[in-house]
Amino acid sequence: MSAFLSLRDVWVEYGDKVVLERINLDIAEGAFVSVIGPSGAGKSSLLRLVLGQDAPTRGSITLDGVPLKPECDSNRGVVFQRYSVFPHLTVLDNTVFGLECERSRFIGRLFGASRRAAIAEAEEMLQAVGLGDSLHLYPAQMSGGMQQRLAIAQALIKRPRILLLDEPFGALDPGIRNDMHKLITRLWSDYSLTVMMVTHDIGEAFALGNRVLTLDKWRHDPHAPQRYGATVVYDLPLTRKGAPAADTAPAPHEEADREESLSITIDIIDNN
Ligand SMILES: Nc1ncnc2c1ncn2[C@@H]1O[C@H](COP(=O)(O)OP(=O)(O)OP(=O)(O)O)[C@@H](O)[C@H]1O
Repeated sequence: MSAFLSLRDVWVEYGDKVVLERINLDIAEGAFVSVIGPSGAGKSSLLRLVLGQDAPTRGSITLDGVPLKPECDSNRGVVFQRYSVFPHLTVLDNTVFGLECERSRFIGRLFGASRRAAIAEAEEMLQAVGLGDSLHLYPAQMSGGMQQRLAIAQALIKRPRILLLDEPFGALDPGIRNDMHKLITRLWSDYSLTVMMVTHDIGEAFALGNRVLTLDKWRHDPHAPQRYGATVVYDLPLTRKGAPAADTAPAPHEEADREESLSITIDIIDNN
């Protein structure tokens, strides 16, 4: 069976600077993949490739066996660390707007029965993210956690198959982060999503993901630091009670036992 999302010998280069090299990944549908690694390793660059915001310099990316177009589409939704909501629109209008743009590409507005259907869908989604009582608030009237719930609703309203999260909870207080972890875990299951999440928080990576990828450089040239890029140095499938193991591509260090891999991963993060 071919992988849902597949990256083959993918490289990202800016001029003579190699950011990512030799990325080979097969991601199963329904996986929750956490991506960790030192600052500047190229985690967001990897996410941008899957989003279609950037194209690889070399290599290929396929979704369901079909080459991924280097443009954003409704297969992929994204939530960034900074709130990406429109300040002049209410919670409900922020969410309906995504559907209007998708369903009425030229004027960006829906009318009559189509608009009523879009509003009903948005209300259901806002209920699902815990904003059912806040439909008429503006973003400035909401906490950071509420704004991030809204950003998640905006991403999910278009029913993406892949949800991309770039440090989505990095700006939130620990208590709120906990609530958001529960929310995203529930949505992952309820909406049968495939999730890729970049995080600096190793605890979050292991708590939420059923597969954890570490990006880092294998090789360094002290005289030309730009010469080598980062790649997947560890690829750890995780199992949880009641959850199936993630379906992973062969890890570069399959022979290393899981505990050793884990402690090395933690060292990489600690050293940066
Ligand atoms: N448009 C660009 N032009 C040149 N270099 C770029 C560009 N975009 C990213 N880079 C470089 O690519 C490298 C990887 O950046 P990226 O943001 O993907 O890393 P990251 O692992 O997500 O970092 P952080 O954890 O700090 O957010 C960085 O050195 C960055 O300066």
